[in-house]
Amino acid sequence: MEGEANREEEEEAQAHVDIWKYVFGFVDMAVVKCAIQLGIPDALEAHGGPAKLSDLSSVLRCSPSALHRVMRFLVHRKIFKEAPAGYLQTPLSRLLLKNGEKSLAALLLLESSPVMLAPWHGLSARVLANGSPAFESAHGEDIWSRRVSGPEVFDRVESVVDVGGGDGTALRLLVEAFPSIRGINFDLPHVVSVALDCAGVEHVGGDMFASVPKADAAYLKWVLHDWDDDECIQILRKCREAIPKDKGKVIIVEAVVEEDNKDKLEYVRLMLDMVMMAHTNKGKERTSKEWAYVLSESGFSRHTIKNIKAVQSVIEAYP
Ligand SMILES: C[S@@+](CC[C@H](N)C(=O)[O-])C[C@H]1O[C@@H](n2cnc3c(N)ncnc32)[C@H](O)[C@@H]1O
Repeated sequence: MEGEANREEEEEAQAHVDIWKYVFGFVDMAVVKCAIQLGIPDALEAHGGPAKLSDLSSVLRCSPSALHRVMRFLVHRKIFKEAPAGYLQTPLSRLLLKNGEKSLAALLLLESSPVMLAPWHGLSARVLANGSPAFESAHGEDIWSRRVSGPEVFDRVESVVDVGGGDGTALRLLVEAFPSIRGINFDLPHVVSVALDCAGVEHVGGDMFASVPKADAAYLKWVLHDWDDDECIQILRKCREAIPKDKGKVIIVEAVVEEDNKDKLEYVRLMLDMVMMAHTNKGKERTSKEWAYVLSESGFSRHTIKNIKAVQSVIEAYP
């Protein structure tokens, strides 16, 4: 009995601490955004070793006392480290470099922009029966009108169409790694019209619901989660029509959520699912069962799901 009472007391005390995470949950994102905008990770990288507050504030042209408070917060959150000789980078802050290879700085700046934050205020309205899409309610149009790997996956593939490839960055990296592959970056006309030229990559504008350019493999990263099952099936059928029956495949890079997944990244996948609810009309993250449903309804005979120890898995589907 006494043990039970103690546990309840501890839970009560913990609740009084935890609740603040929700009251000020946005602060982590806002301060990390501030660090990226000021270029703190980049300045530390350029400095090469521990940097004193005075060095950092003069390079970044910041008020030393304000920068000290920002750094105190970010050191506490383990974004940076502090040693007697000065501030240091961590693996986390390297992911915030403006031009780092694996940097998530651009994604963080996008997700923390006023355009992307506004729909979150309409999340509860979206959940109501007949609720209205949060992004459209906030902006009067959907996100697309607005639109501001494992190497073995590409074995024996001579051409790849990146469906919803955006500015073509993924294909550029793929073609640089595998110069024998011909890349077709396929996206809405107004998106490809501003994509940068790149040797080995042809930009094609169009609508993936109408048709997809022909290639050995169709690649879709972070595209299908924007759409509901019927829409996914329409897109996937167009992809199946675009690839050869004998050796073609569709490569999907997306999260696979599972109810009982203890993996540390499951929290990120579930957050992404909430992002889909706020930013798209009917998008969602899918379980392996839901992926199996949309793929078989699209006419694929079989598929595999590869866990690549990342937020996303690689799904390969065969005609
Ligand atoms: C979340 S982005 C993914 C971009 C890229 N694959 C990546 O991983 O960074 C989804 C892309 O789908 C494109 N898209 C939306 N509707 C489309 C359509 N009907 N036809 C072709 N592309 C479309 C958008 O313009 C956007 O570039």
